Amino acid sequence: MAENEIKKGLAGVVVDYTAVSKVNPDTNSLLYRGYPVQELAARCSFEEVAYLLWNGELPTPEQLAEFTAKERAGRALDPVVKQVIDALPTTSHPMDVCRTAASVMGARHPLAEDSSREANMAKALDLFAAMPAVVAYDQRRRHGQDVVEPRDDLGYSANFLWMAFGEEQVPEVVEAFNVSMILYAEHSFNASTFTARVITSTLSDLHSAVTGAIGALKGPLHGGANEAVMHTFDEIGIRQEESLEEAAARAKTWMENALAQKKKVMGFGHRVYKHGDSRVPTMKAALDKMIAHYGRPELLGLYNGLEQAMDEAKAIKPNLDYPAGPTYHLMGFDTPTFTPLFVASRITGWTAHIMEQLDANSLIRPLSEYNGHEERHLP
Ligand SMILES: CC(=O)SCCNC(=O)CCNC(=O)[C@H](O)C(C)(C)COP(=O)(O)OP(=O)(O)OC[C@H]1O[C@@H](n2cnc3c(N)ncnc32)[C@H](O)[C@@H]1OP(=O)(O)O
Ligand SMILES: O=C([O-])CC(=O)C(=O)O
Repeated sequence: MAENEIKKGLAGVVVDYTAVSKVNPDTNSLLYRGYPVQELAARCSFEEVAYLLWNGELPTPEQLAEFTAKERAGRALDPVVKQVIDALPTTSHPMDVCRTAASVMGARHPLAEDSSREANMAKALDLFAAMPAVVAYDQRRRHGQDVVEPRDDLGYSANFLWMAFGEEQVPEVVEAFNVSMILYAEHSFNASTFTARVITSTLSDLHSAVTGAIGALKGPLHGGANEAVMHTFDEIGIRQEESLEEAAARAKTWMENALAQKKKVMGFGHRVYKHGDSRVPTMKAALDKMIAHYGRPELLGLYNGLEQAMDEAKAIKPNLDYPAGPTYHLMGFDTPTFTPLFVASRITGWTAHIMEQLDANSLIRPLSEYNGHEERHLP
């Protein structure tokens, strides 16, 4: 019997203050620096949201111009980072590539050993600007394609898609991508952000914290779920000739079987939200637009069938990864690229938390209750 109460997974434990975002499961709301995420997704660019997360306020037009100029100047793939990526097998998981790239960028950063707020702000902006090129190039090289150089006449989202596909995308697609980046940007003390804060609390550097956070995000219980959602769709089978109703019926049967076998189905459930994820309606609206744009109602059938069967059996609701996965699929990203897209976005939230942690730091070091052998001695 434990002397101390054990809170497995730190569930329900409040660890520290944060002013970056507020997740409220009772009102099913999410605020970034006080602003509802839905409002930001409807009215702002991802660049404005990044600025808000780091600075606490939305930028003035002059501040935004200065910020976007810096972001655009930092978009090109560093030749050394490219060399390192090229040295990795094309079978490496793209999250491993992202993690390695973040680490290399840290070791090469001119301010590597400087952890002042100013230096960390510069490092955060550099990672934010450069990660899309890493994600886009890694997807391209897996398909035998070359780097597409960034364009400084395009905003963050349009340029990201340009570098990934080498073609300009129509405004509806850019808009849906921008929405996904904003929704993925920040979510209080989730596992990857907490990892970043733990690393920062030892007074380690920003890139080490981001590299660790990428590792935490990779797992299917966290960011890896957006990739896993697509594996589920693939396992059920995507049949473009099928009607919405036919696809929904097959998906329902698949889910009933999966739950009968006590499987965990990725893209459903959440540690904090128990009545639905605040971000899902906005992401689902973006998915609906992409389904209409690409003319793929059978994907909506699969989506609805799984959601309905899960709701009927267990009343467990989808999380953000559920609509995000098929949205990225429709845009043309390959499945292993989905979680790196989450990385590119969450760099903003992670680094905002790293700076907040440093502003009022205390080493994060919880206790454990020992349940191994009683004291014993060598013979
Ligand atoms: C952006 C994000 O990171 S969002 C999260 C992405 N992760 C996923 O989609 C992975 C799938 N979901 C899960 O594994 C969980 O819901 C988690 C890890 C996200 C949250 O888990 P917890 O709060 O620890 O809840 P826990 O895993 O204990 O689940 C509670 C009950 O619901 C069930 N449950 C929860 N999620 C699911 C699921 N996706 N599929 C099937 N059953 C589920 C559990 O089996 C458990 O049932 P039991 O009480 O009969 O054992
Ligand atoms: O908050 C969490 O535990 C996971 C999540 O939704 C996120 O990181 O966006």
